[in-house]
Amino acid sequence: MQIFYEADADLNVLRGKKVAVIGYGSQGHAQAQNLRDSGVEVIVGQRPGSANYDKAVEDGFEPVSAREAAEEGDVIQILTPDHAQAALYHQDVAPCMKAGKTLLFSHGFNIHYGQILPPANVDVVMVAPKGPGHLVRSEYVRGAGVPALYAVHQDATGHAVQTALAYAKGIGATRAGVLETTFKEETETDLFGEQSVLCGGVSELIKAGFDTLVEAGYQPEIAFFECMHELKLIVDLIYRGGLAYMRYSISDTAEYGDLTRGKRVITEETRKEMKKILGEIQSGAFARDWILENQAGRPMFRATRESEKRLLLEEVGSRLRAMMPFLDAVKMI
Ligand SMILES: NC(=O)C1=CN([C@@H]2O[C@H](COP(=O)(O)OP(=O)(O)OC[C@H]3O[C@@H](n4cnc5c(N)ncnc54)[C@H](OP(=O)(O)O)[C@@H]3O)[C@@H](O)[C@H]2O)C=CC1
Ligand SMILES: CC[C@](O)(C(C)=O)C(=O)O
Repeated sequence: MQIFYEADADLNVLRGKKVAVIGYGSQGHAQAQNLRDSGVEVIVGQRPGSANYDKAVEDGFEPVSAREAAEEGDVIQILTPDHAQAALYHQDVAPCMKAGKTLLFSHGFNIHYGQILPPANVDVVMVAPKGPGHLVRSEYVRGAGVPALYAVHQDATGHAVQTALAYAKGIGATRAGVLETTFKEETETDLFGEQSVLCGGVSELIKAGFDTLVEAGYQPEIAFFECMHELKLIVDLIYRGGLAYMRYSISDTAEYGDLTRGKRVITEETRKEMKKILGEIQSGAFARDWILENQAGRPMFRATRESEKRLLLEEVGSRLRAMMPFLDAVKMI
């Protein structure tokens, strides 16, 4: 597997071209600013009347409509949420798709599941940072980067790979390393990771641990520190040196508990369920579920999102975090 770094990508590929970044949310604000700081000409497409519009203005952009950005952009990066991309593409981007332009994504969902079908005379590529947008920006600012994957779905110009790598360099990803993938592989693995491990799996693991301790009569604050707060510190060790470094740093007692009890938490049943979840992603069943949920106005998504905000775990967590002023305060706009 080849890993592409700074020397493998040439920002000159984007010289004289305009990159339209449509959507100024988590990835949009990060990618647009990193590209601009890398010397790339950027135009931001962001609808007015929202905090993201105000932020784009605060950051020194003059946001225009998605249609205007798509008209002006030689490279058009769609960074609105996945469920909203197809409608936005059909209404504002498709009419501006001229031969030789590049259509870019940071996740393959809409191409892989056939919600967007670009014309054959444009390049269709993906540069997908393997990290949240706010880190894509903060890592870039501190001189580092978040690794990324790139993929080519269509190469009409013969230069699609060079464009993708130049874009990856512009957002700082080649500082950390860029790997080649396909739209299919990125989409399926990304959905699987966020559902089974990174977001779904971890959230449920934290809640199950917290509830077990609280239901047994322990103080919620102690349960919070044990099952949520310390998780970050443990993951930091894993991030830096793998499971081995985490096990090197923890006590032998903790390591023995890890090696002998962990498999009772993540059982064969859990592994079977993970395979089922992967199957639903591969068959398109999850994509259909998510698309229909959006078409219905997101009833389940909204209700569950609200009930999760009211969890005791979250209430205790926000109180305890407020007592640690050295933690960076987060602003959720
Ligand atoms: N979040 C992440 O860290 C990662 C995201 N990705 C991918 O990046 C892409 C963008 O995701 P993310 O940054 O999370 O998105 P966000 O939800 O953070 O971005 C929302 C942006 O899109 C705009 N928007 C929302 N709905 C519409 C609409 N119907 N029409 C026009 N504009 C709209 C919002 O404007 P307004 O403020 O007006 O609502 C806002 O600017 C997705 O493909 C995602 O899978 C990939 C890797 C990581
Ligand atoms: C883990 C969630 C993610 O896949 C990501 C930050 O990479 C996302 O789509 O937000």
